[in-house]
Amino acid sequence: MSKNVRELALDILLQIEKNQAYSNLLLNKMIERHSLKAVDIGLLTEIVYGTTQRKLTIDFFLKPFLKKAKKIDLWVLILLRLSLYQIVYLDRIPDRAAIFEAVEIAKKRGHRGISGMVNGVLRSIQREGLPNFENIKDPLERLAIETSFPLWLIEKWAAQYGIDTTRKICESSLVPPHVTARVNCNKATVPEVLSLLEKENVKAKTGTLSVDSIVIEEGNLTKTKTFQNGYVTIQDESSMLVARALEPENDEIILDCCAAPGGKTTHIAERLKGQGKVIAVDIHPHKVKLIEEQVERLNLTNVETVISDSRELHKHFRPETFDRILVDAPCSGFGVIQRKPDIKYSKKLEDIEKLAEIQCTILKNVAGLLKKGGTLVYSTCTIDKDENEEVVHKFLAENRDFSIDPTLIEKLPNQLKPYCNNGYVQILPHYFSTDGFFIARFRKQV
Ligand SMILES: C[S@@+](CC[C@H](N)C(=O)[O-])C[C@H]1O[C@@H](n2cnc3c(N)ncnc32)[C@H](O)[C@@H]1O
Repeated sequence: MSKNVRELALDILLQIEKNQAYSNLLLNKMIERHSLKAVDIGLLTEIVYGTTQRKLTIDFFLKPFLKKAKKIDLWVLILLRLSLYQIVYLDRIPDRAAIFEAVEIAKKRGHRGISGMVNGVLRSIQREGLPNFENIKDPLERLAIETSFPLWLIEKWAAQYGIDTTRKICESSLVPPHVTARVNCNKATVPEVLSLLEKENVKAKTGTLSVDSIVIEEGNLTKTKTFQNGYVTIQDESSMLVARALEPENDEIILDCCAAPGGKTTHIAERLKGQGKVIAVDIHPHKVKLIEEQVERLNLTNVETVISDSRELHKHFRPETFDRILVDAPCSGFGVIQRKPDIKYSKKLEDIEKLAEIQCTILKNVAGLLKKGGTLVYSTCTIDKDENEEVVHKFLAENRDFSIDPTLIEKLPNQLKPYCNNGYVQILPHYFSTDGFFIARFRKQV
């Protein structure tokens, strides 16, 4: 029996809740399997992302109306969440349509009692209105509920950035993200790519932060010949700044330690204009394949892939082999919550501690592979200081032959100057509506 958009949304949200996969991967799989129409893809994406983004807020709204209900099944709770999401946040869907669909799904999946309960809860909310955030007295707790972030994370960021900035970080993650892409400037200019895309019915404009970036306004980029023929690569604007910070030149040999799926590897290789070599390492074989696919699509000849734990690379390469090294480390990903909302619920404090340890070990173990006078760049797509500034301080304290490189500021766009702190920069997602990113540049003593 074929399923409608809301039933598919329920299936996906159920799998996310059971920690079976990330929302973006599940969504893509489901869209392909059910060959949905564009309008249904839009609605499915909106319901899955929106319900996930607002989960804790919606649970706060539901709580008083579920007091009388006995223990409810997880699928029923999720059905209520996604229906309430439509009622509260999607203006174009009439409340009665959202309630009708919810009741129909409840009938189909459960029994009369359940559909009656779903109907009763949603209609009571409609009648009585939503609970008020003002009733939550503690400001951090209120912020956590209003923006749907776990309290421990709000408390951690409030201690690191203050409550006002924390609010901006959290609120910016609730806005739907846009797709951005990097133009392969060896093949065409940004205006040329914009006009190629226009001919393929994709509307795009130039980006605001990175000179070689475009922002997609309408259409599916990956289906175009322009994409398939290697003129563009999907990448966030802040992520594009990392290759600039590394500044690869001429025939240099570059090590990219945590390279999959290859966004920065391919950017570095493009900037080398076919010269030199990028050794792209990743620990997961299936992810190394993703780098190879991108290298092939972009027709790059100066990339070599290696499957390895980067903490072990000092056993495989001679000391002082590389001119430049990039450590784009595994991290909590709190800078990309806008794209991967489930991260904010699945990552725990212990994960941050473990990740910081891995980040420090990778940096320490690859440091010896850099030539004297060489450049090391450390980057993450997170905003937590324990994985960023703290890792930088620890690395510098333990590696006296390295210093932070204040020239980083010259490599980056002018808009970033206020945020550059003597060799490193923390981009928060609300500054430029990009992913949150951290970039530090080090120089090894001659
Ligand atoms: C932030 S992602 C890298 C993104 C990539 N640089 C890009 O621009 O497309 C981190 C990567 O590190 C890899 N990784 C995790 N632990 C690793 C380790 N110990 N050694 C090498 N790679 C590792 C993960 O598989 C993941 O692909």
